[in-house]
Amino acid sequence: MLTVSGLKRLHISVSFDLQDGECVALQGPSGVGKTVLLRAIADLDPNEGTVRLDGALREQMPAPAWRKRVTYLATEPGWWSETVQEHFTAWNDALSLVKCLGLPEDCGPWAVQRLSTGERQRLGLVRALMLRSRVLLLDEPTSALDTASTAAVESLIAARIADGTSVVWSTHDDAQARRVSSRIFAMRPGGHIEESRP
Ligand SMILES: Nc1ncnc2c1ncn2[C@@H]1O[C@H](COP(=O)(O)OP(=O)(O)OP(=O)(O)O)[C@@H](O)[C@H]1O
Repeated sequence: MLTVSGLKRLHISVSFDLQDGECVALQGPSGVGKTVLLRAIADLDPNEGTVRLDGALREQMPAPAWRKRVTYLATEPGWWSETVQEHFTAWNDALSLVKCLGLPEDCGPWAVQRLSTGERQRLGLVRALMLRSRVLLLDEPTSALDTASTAAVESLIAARIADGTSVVWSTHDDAQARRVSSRIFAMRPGGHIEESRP
């Protein structure tokens, strides 16, 4: 279980628990602070408060180890090498996910530069899924995708949730929030969240 207690970053002040195998949708107007919150949970920016995974404080482990367990996926994931496959430690192991998301199997040697926005978004998700994280913090993971690709992403994440992965899924799509989550966190301009059922 992920326990977030008194997490503060900029104007954000949030507490919640996330059970294993639970998906919460994070909603709220543009600029309200959804990305700020997700990045703070992953400890990517300075923040205050207590965050635990199964009771273990995140301070008890090195930041990279925490981020491997509690993984933030940006809307537009970053790339640092020339080709797609250079971003994977085991590209061949990623191929089933690549196919699942409707990407061509031979895209490994492709230059990242030639990828479309939606291809980059799906490959960024494959990278995150390869980590087998306990918690996925997904920041509008289907914002650049068509209906079929969105459905593929939702079904892949649903399988991970069924396997016990916990997810916070930021989305502007109300219908998607209702489809994927068992609770909805609406972020308010004051930086707190109000919980409801989909
Ligand atoms: N390092 C920072 N210093 C000061 N303000 C920041 C910083 N990072 C983000 N902000 C501000 O915090 C606010 C919330 O930004 P955030 O990216 O979390 O919004 P969001 O809810 O994810 O929006 P969107 O739906 O458009 O992605 C914005 O006004 C942004 O400018």
